[in-house]
Amino acid sequence: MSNLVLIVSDRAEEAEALRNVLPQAIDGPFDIEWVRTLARAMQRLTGDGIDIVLMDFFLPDSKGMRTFDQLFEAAAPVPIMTLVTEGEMDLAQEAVQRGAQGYILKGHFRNALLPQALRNTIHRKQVEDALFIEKERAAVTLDSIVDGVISTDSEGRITYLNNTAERMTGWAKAEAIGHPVAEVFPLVDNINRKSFNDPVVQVIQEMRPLALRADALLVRRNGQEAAIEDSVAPIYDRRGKIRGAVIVFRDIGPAQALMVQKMTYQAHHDSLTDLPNRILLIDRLEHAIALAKRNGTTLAVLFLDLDNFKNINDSHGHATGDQLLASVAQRLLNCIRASDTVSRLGGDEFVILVTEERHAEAAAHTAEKIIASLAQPHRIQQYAFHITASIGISTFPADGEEADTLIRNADTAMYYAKKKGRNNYQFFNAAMNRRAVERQFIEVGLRRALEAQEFSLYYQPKVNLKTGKITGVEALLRWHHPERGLMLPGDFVSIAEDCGLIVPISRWVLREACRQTKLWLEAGFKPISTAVNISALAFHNQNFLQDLRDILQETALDPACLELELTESVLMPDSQFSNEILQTLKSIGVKLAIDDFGTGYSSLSYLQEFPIDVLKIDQSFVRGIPELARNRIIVTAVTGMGISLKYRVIAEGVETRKQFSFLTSLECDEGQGNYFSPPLAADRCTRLLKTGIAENLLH
Ligand SMILES: Nc1nc2c(ncn2[C@@H]2O[C@@H]3COP(=O)(O)O[C@H]4[C@@H](O)[C@H](n5cnc6c(=O)[nH]c(N)nc65)O[C@@H]4COP(=O)(O)O[C@H]3[C@H]2O)c(=O)[nH]1
Repeated sequence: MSNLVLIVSDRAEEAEALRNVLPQAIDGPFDIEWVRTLARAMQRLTGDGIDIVLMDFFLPDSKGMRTFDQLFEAAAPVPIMTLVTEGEMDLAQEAVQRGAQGYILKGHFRNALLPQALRNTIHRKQVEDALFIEKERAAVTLDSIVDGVISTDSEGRITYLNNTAERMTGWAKAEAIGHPVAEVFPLVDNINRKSFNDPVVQVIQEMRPLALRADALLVRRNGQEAAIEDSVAPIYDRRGKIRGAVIVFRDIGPAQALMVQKMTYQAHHDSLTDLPNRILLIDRLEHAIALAKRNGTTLAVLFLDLDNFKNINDSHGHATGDQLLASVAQRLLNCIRASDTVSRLGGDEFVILVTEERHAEAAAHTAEKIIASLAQPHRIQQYAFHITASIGISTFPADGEEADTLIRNADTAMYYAKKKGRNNYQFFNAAMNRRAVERQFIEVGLRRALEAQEFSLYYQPKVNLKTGKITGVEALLRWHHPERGLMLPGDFVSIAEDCGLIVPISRWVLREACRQTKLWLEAGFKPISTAVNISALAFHNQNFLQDLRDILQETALDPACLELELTESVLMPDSQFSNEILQTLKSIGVKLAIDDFGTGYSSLSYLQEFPIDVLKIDQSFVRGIPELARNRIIVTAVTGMGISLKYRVIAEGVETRKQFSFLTSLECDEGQGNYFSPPLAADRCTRLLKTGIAENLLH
C-alpha cells in the first residue's frame, strides 16, 4: 500500500530530490504532493489522506518554529518530520521536543534508509494512536463500572485505581500509585478483625486467580469499614512472566454484609448454646498459642464432658437435655474471665481455653470452680437436675504446641478423669497432676490453718557487727502442719499468694509480730525492732494501710519498732503507686527495708526515689565470701554504696566466722544468719535476747 507524503517547501530542488527518491522505494512506493507555502499546506491538511508531512522551516509566508507550530496544530494526528540543514539543527531539536517525529538532513535524501525511516514513523504514529484510543477506551470503561479495580506491579505496588476504587479506598490515584497494596487496600476478617494475608502477594506467588472470602472488610483510609466481595488475578506479559495483579471488588452493601456476617457467625457458633464452635475455638487457640510463644507464657485447654448426660436425654427427652446444656454453658461462662473462651464441640462436650496464667497448673483452679458451679442444681421446668462433669487438662507448651494436639491430649486426660470415678479433673501430664494434687492439698490445709492456729512466728536476731548487740529480729512464718510437721514458707507462701490467702495470713503475721514485740519492749528489751516480710499481694491490697494502722493501735506498738521488709519485685511493677504507699508508711513512722537486694531490678534510681532505711544484702551474695571473687566484689560494692547513701546495711545468711570478719572489715552495719542464731520460737528468742549472742562468736 502506498503512503501519501506532503512536502511543504519553497525549494523546488528539494521537492524534486524527494520526488526522485520516494516513489521508487523498494519496499513500496510513496505518493508525493508538494506545496510551497504554509497557507497551502494548512489548506491541504484540512482534507484526508496525508500520511506524513515533510516540512521546511522557511517558507514564503512563515519562518522558523512558527511554521512547525502552525503545521503541527493543523496536521495532528499526522506525523511531521522537518527538513533541515546542519545549521538548523537547533530548530530541528526543538521541534522534536514539541512533537515532531524527527528530522531529515537536506542533501541526504538519496540515503536508502529514508523511505524506511518514513514508513517506520508513519507506522509508529499509527500504533501510538491506536494504543491511545485503546487506553482511553479501557480507562473510560473502567471508570464507568460500579466495581472497584486496582492493579499492581509484580512487587504488589499500586499502578492503577479506577474511580470506584478511589472512592471506596479513599485514596486518590495520584497519591496511591507506588504504595504497597496492603496500605491502600487493607483487608480484615469480619469476625476476628485479624488482617488478611496480602491476596496480591499470594496470587503472584501462586500464579493463579483467587476469589477472596466473603467475610472480608475493607478498611478505608478514614478508618471506616466496608464489607466487600473481591477477586484477584495475575497479569502476565507476552512471555508468560507475571507483571502484576488486578483486584476487582465491590461493596456488598449493608443488607448483604449483614447476611454474610450472620452466616459467618453461624459458621463459627453453636446454635444451641451460642458458644464458639470447634472452628472458632481452633482459631482462638492458634492465636493464643502464637501469643504465648511470643510472650513466653502458658495456656491450658480444659476438655469437659458431662457425666451420664445420656441418661437425662433418654429419660427426659432432648428438649430438656438441650435446656440443660444451655444452663451448663451459662455456668461455664460465669467461671471464666473475659479473655478466656468456652466452646461447645457438640453433644455434651465443651472445651475451655484458659490463657494468661502465671503457671499452667493454675488451670486447676478454673477446673475446681467449674466442678463446684456445675454441682449446684440446674432448675429446668419443675425439675432440679444434679449434674457432674469430668475434665481433662492439657497445657501449652508442656503437652503440645499445636491446637489439635492440645485438644486431643485434653480429651485423653478427660478419659483419665472418667476412669478415676468422674466428677474430677486430671492433667494430661502426670507430673503436673502430682503438682496440682500437692497444691490442692496445701491450699485446703492453708484454708484451715489460720483458724486451727497452726501458724507461729520464729524470730531470727540481727546483730550489730561492731558491738555484737542484738538490734532487732526478723519474724519468719512457720506452719505446724498436722500431718507434715513443721513447714517453711518456701513450701506454702507462693500457693497462699496464688489463692489470695496470703492477705489474711499477712495480717495475722503483722498482728502477732507487733504483739510479741510489744511484750519484749515491756519486758525491758530496748531498743528492739521486729522486721516483717510483706508479699506483693499483701502490699497491694487496698486495706493494707488501714489494717496496719489498726494493728499498731490495737497492740499499742511504737511504729518505730516495726520494720517492713519488701523485695524489689514488690515495689517495681508500679513504682509511683509503691512510692505513694511507702511515703504513707514513712509518715506512720515504720521503718522500711529492701529485702534480697541485688536479686531483682537493683535499680539505683528507685533507691533514691523511695524512702528506704535499710538495705538487706541477699544471702546468695554472702555465701562464699570472701573466697568467691564475684560475691566478694558485689558485697563490697553494695555495702559501700549503702553506707554512702546512709542506709543501714544488713547482710543476710551469715554462716561462718570468715563471712562475719569480712563483713566487719567492710564496716557493714549488721548481720543476720545461723552463725549468730537460727530462727527461734518466741520463748527461745526471749532467752537469747536476755543472754545476747555468745561472746566467743564475736571475737
Ligand atoms: N541458708 C541459710 N538460710 C538462713 C540463714 N539465716 C537465715 N536463713 C533463712 O533465710 C531466710 C531469710 O528470710 P527472707 O530472705 O526474708 O526470706 C523469707 C521470706 O521471703 C519468706 N517469708 C518468711 N516469713 C514470711 C512471712 O511472714 N510473710 C511473707 N510474705 N513471707 C515470708 O520466706 C522466705 C524464707 O523464709 P525462711 O525459710 O524462714 O528462711 C529465712 C531464714 O530461715 C543462714 O545462715 N543460712
